[in-house]
Amino acid sequence: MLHPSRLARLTLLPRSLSAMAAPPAGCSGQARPCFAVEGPGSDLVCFTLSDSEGASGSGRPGPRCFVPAPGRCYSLCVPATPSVPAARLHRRLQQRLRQGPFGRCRVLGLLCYGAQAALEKGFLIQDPQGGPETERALEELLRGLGELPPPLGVYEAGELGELWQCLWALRGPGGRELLRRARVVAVEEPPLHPAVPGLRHAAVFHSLEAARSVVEQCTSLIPEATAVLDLVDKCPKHSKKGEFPVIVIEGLDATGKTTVTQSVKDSLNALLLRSPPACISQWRKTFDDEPTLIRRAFYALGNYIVASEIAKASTESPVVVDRYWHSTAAYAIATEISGKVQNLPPTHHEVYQWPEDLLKPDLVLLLTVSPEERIRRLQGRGLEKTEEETELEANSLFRQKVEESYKRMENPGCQEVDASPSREEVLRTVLHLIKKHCGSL
Ligand SMILES: Nc1ncnc2c1ncn2[C@@H]1O[C@H](COP(=O)(O)OP(=O)(O)O)[C@@H](O)[C@H]1O
Ligand SMILES: Nc1ccn([C@H]2C[C@H](O)[C@@H](COP(=O)(O)OP(=O)(O)O)O2)c(=O)n1
Repeated sequence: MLHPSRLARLTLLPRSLSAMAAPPAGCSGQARPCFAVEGPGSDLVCFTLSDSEGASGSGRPGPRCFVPAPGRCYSLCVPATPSVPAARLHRRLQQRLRQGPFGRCRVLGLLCYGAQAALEKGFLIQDPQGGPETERALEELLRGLGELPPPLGVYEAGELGELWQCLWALRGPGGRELLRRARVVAVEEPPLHPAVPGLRHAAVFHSLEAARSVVEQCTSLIPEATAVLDLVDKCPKHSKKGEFPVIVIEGLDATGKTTVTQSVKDSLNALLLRSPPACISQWRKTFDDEPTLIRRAFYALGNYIVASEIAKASTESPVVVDRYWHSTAAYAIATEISGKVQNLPPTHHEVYQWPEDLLKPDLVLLLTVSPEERIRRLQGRGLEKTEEETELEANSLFRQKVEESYKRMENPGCQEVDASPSREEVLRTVLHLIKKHCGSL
C-alpha cells in the first residue's frame, strides 16, 4: 500500500466557512459542503454536492478520478478541534486504516467541513476491488469508537459516469440511516488552502500558554508530559536577553547546522545550545510518536525552556543555538499544508510572525544546500534515518515547503546562507554575517 502522506488529499469546504477560508468559486450560493481532491504535486480539483441530476460541474476532470472502477470509495471524518482526544482519535483511525482488511485500499488524507461548518479531518478510502468487505470493516471500525460514531460516506459511480455520495449514520448494532444522497460535481479551486485558518490552533503555537495547555491535557495519557511541564514552570517567564549576541542556525537536516554551530562556538568562544534542550530530549521519541498537535506543542515548550537558557548564557558570552522557533513553525506548517508550495499561507501571514512572549535572537541564519548535496551529506553521515528524514527525501515537495516557510519567517526573518561550499568557506561567510549584524565580538 502507498504511504498515505504520499497520496492525494481531499478537502470539504462549506459555504458558511467563507469568512475563514474562501470556498471554491462554484460553491458560493450553495447550502452544501464542497470538497477538493489534490493529486500529488498537482492542482486542487474541487467538487461540491448537488441535487441537480443534470449539473455537469465546471468542465474540469470528472469526479470518477477518485473512485477506482470497478471499486468503491468511502470517507470518514472526525472533529478537527485542536483537542488531545480528537487528535488521538484521528491518529488511531490512521493506524487502523494501515492494517488488516484495508491493506488493499489507497488511503488519502481528508479535511472537510461538517455540520455547523466545524472543521473535520479524516480519510478517503479507495478500494480498487469493491465488494462488501471494506464497507463492513469500516462500519465495524466506526462502531468500535463509541455510542455516536462519525458517519460513513459511500461514493458510487452512476450509469452516466457521474458520482454520488451517500452519507450514512450508524445506529445501534447493525442499523444505519441515510443522512443524505447527493451528486458530486466539479468546482473551482479555493484561493486559500483550507488548513491555513486552523494552523495557529492546531500546529503553530504563538504563546507559551497555548502550547502549555495542550501538553497539560496529556498528563493523564502521557506520564512524561508532567515532567515537561514541571521543567517549563521552573523557567522564569518572559526571559530577557543579556548583552552578548544570540545567533540561531536553522536549516533542513544535514545542511551543516551541527558543523557550523560547533565551529562558531569555537571561533567566538560562545556557548552552544540546541532546541529541544538536553533536559527534555529523553522524551522526544515519546512525543514524536504522538499526533501533530501534541508533538508540536512539545517542541514549542522546548523553545521556551531554551529561551531561559539563552537569557542566562547571553549575560556571559555570545550564544549560538542549533534550531529554535523557526524550525518548530516551518516543519509544522509544511506538515499541515498538503500539496504544492503555492498552498502555503501567503507571505506576511500571522503564522510566520515570531511569538510575542518568546526571547528573540539577534540573528537567524538559514543554511541551504541543493537537494542532491543534502542527500550526499545524509548518506555520508550514515546515521539511521528518522521517519521524517525518509519522508523529506522521498517528498521533495515537503522539503521545498519547509525551506520556503523558513524564508517567509518575519521579525526576525531568516538570512539565507549558501552552505554548499567547503566547511571553512561556510564558516567564513557565517562569521562575516555575525560580525556585520552583531558588531565586534
Ligand atoms: N560544508 C560542508 N561540506 C561538506 N560536508 C559537510 C559540510 N558541512 C557539513 N558537512 C557534512 O554533512 C553532514 C551533515 O552535517 P551536519 O552538520 O551534521 O548537519 P545538520 O546538523 O544540519 O544535520 C556531516 O557528515 C558533515 O560532516
Ligand atoms: N526547535 C525545534 C527543533 C526540532 N523540531 C522538529 C522539526 C522536525 O520535525 C525535527 C527535526 O529535528 P532534527 O533534524 O534536529 O533532528 P535530529 O536532531 O537531527 O535528530 O524536529 C522542532 O519542531 N523544533
